[in-house]
Amino acid sequence: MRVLGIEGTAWAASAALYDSERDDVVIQSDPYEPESGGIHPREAAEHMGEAIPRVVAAVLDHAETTADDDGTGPGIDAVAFSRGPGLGPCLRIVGTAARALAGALDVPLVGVNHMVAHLEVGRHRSGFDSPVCLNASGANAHLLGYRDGRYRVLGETMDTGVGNALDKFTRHVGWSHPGGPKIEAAAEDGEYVPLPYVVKGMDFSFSGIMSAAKDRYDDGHSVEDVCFSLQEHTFAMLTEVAERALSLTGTDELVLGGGVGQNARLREMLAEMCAARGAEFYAPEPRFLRDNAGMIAVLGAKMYAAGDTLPVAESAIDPNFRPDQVPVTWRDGEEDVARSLDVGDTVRGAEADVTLGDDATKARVPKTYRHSALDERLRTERTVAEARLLNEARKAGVPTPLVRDVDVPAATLTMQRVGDADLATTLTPDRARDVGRFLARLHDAGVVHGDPTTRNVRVVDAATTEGRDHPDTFLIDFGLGFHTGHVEDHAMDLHVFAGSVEGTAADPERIIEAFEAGYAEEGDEAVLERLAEVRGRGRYR
Ligand SMILES: C[C@@H](O)[C@H](NC(=O)OP(=O)(O)OC[C@H]1O[C@@H](n2cnc3c(N)ncnc32)[C@H](O)[C@@H]1O)C(=O)O
Ligand SMILES: Nc1ncnc2c1ncn2[C@@H]1O[C@H](COP(=O)(O)OP(=O)(O)OP(=O)(O)O)[C@@H](O)[C@H]1O
Ligand SMILES: [Fe+2]
Repeated sequence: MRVLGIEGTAWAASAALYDSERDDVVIQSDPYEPESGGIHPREAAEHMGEAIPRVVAAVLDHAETTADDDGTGPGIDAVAFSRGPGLGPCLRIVGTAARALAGALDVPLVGVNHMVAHLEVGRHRSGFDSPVCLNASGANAHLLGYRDGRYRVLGETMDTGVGNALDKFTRHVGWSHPGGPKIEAAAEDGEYVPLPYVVKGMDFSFSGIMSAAKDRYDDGHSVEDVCFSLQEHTFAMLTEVAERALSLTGTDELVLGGGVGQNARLREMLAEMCAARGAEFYAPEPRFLRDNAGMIAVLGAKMYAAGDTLPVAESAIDPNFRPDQVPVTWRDGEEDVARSLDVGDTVRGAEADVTLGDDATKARVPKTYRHSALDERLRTERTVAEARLLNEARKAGVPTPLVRDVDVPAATLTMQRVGDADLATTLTPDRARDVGRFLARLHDAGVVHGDPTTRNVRVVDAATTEGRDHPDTFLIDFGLGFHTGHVEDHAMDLHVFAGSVEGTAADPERIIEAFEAGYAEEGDEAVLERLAEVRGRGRYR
């Protein structure tokens, strides 16, 4: 099968031919390079208007010279194009070109989600079955995992994409677009300066760190130092959430997608994290990481083979096309991301090793992928916060393990062992309701948990609870918790829990409904309203 792909969501006017029999991908790209500032949508669209016909013509030429010699033309079975997400004016040009070409060749049209293509090209080239995917691109940053016919967004940026965040800093210092590669080069000569670090469950935010970076530069820190530190912080955040996603889903395969994936330091951190937890890591070669039509053609071929084509009348573009809107027709009937939860006396979380005896001893082991100063800061801060907030939560009426001992220099906490299993393995609406009620109490006391996933709730086996009035649901792992009265922060806690349910549970709607009902019993209605808003925001942009 041979599929011609067209890409042009923002800066890369690109066409490609994917030949599935030979597993060969030929890509022709023509980048838009703004003379000053960032990407201007109108200029970018003008570029697409000129460059798309050129790259398509070049790929058609190639197709003709490599077609079977039976005189039937270029031997193309389908035309695939990026439907979104991306800049509307650019997408419209790509859509028009794709429709015209499919008509001229008299072949079906395939509408591809650009972010799913960033994922699928990695899955295709790695041969992995069901990896978690980290998309680190310009306008996006998120983690995807397959469950029940969709790619679920396990975590994502709460503001800008990672590349756009980096590009904003380089604009501030007067460098031309794109800034990512320049940051990578300058970082070679830089040293560590502390910056904010914001991870909430598997979501994360770049806005605070970017304004701090600009301030450091304006205050006289060398640009090399700020570039170095920007990489160390933003990439450690991405690596940490990727590790959380592997831990939550029980997956041992990670693939990388997106233009920022070309950065060697990011790849190094991800590879080191995966090696330390016995997971496999795959990053496609750079031509498949940055925006390119090769990935569109590769996914287009899978979709075409599954009969997933578009009538022209339904082929409108979608600038806000989210990856979880796509029915994954080409993996029909496949298993969800593998889940092999730990059993035994030592449990490996995403952050810590927990030894279970009469007590539970939680050691935040150093993470060698991150800069040692950052690593020490995070392990210390989180150990101290966890010990303090476990006690505060208990006082607020939330069942938590009793803290027996804290060793801050060793980042180790000894606490009561609670529950028989993680909620993730025994998720019921009743238990989700308990979690809702407990989070409401916690918030009422001015504390957020910070990472209330189904792996951070312990439950007592139903058989042992009958006739007892002890609590049978406990919250653990308060390391990302903090004090706050902000409705937005409280809503984020609920969002993290709902996200962890959606990423892993078979019947998420029923569970989330019970969870929200539990919260409504004891909590502030305004927080639930904000949750609906946060979820409606979808991608935060
Ligand atoms: C929707 C679509 O248009 C968008 N595409 C996109 O953002 O282009 P992409 O090629 O995936 O990524 C471009 C970004 O990747 C960054 N980048 C490129 N090389 C880099 C490097 N060596 N280090 C860090 N960032 C790099 C650039 O600075 C730029 O922000 C997306 O995927 O979000
Ligand atoms: N007090 C406890 N009693 C019983 N089991 C516990 C206790 N604390 C932790 N565990 C077990 O250890 C696992 C990891 O603990 P915890 O979540 O605190 O570590 P973590 O590394 O921060 O994990 P993650 O970041 O993946 O949520 C828990 O999911 C749970 O199974
Ligand atoms: Fe992209």
